[in-house]
Amino acid sequence: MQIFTNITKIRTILAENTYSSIQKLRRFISLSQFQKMKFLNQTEATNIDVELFNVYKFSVDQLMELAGLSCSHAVAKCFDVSRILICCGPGNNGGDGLVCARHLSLMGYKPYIYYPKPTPKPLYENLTHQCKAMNIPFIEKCPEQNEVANCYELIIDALFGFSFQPPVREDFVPIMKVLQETKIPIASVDIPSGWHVENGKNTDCDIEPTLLISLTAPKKCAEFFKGPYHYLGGRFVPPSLKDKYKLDLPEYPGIETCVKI
Ligand SMILES: NC(=O)C1=CN([C@@H]2O[C@H](COP(=O)(O)OP(=O)(O)OC[C@H]3O[C@@H](n4cnc5c(N)ncnc54)[C@H](O)[C@@H]3O)[C@@H](O)[C@H]2O)[C@H](O)CC1
Ligand SMILES: [K+]
Repeated sequence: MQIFTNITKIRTILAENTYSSIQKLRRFISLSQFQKMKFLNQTEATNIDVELFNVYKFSVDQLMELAGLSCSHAVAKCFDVSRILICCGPGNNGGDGLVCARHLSLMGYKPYIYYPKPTPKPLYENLTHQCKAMNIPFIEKCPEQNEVANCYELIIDALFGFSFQPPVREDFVPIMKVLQETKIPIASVDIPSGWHVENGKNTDCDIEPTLLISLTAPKKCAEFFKGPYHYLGGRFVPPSLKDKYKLDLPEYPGIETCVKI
């Protein structure tokens, strides 16, 4: 039945035969895919994460490398920019940001990292060391709004992912304010930082990313994402895990590390 409804809708759009009808059609097709895709709540996202580590025996480093690499590829597909400010938080979302910075640098971009609360654990220390050894600059102070506007063309938001619990704590309020008020585009890793993982925007934190890269599978908050580019990354989900959680994910084309949703 759904398929007939969809065909009728597509016919109606095609009958308009204008440039905007083509845009409408593209949006409709991507929305149809959207409707059957599963959006994870916070518990499901955590359970999948735990299963990847405990049952499938992946290490964090492995998954983070693939997650960060896919983010760098999605950014390269969506933006024609050079100077990129990468804001990294204290958890694994921040780790994805550090990996992403390294790959962007290898791809010829100019990443700058703001990492206000470096986590004293070997995983993060090594990622930081790798970035420093590649001469990627670390910004010490939270940048002012005019500095952001003058110095960068894109912000990568790798502050918080699916373990975020609102409200934003004191230490991160200044950088969250920069993200909220900036006029330059934002690419968010996994979750737009500050958003509730399931309910989306909250009144304190209403950043509006241009690109969202959902990792493993989109979380519930992605249903509220209104930006033009939504990608799926983290091409590491074993088919049996995909089946267990009924993840109706789009197919990654060929050898791509990310796919547009
Ligand atoms: N399986 C996967 O898909 C993988 C995802 N990855 C990425 O990991 C994050 C989730 O990482 P996690 O370490 O669990 O948590 P977060 O990075 O989201 O944040 C935890 C960090 O933030 C602090 N924090 C929490 N709430 C607040 C707050 N209100 N204010 C300030 N600070 C806060 C908390 O104390 C922790 O320090 C996922 O989203 C993906 O991006 C992996 O890279 C690979 C596998
Ligand atoms: K984020």
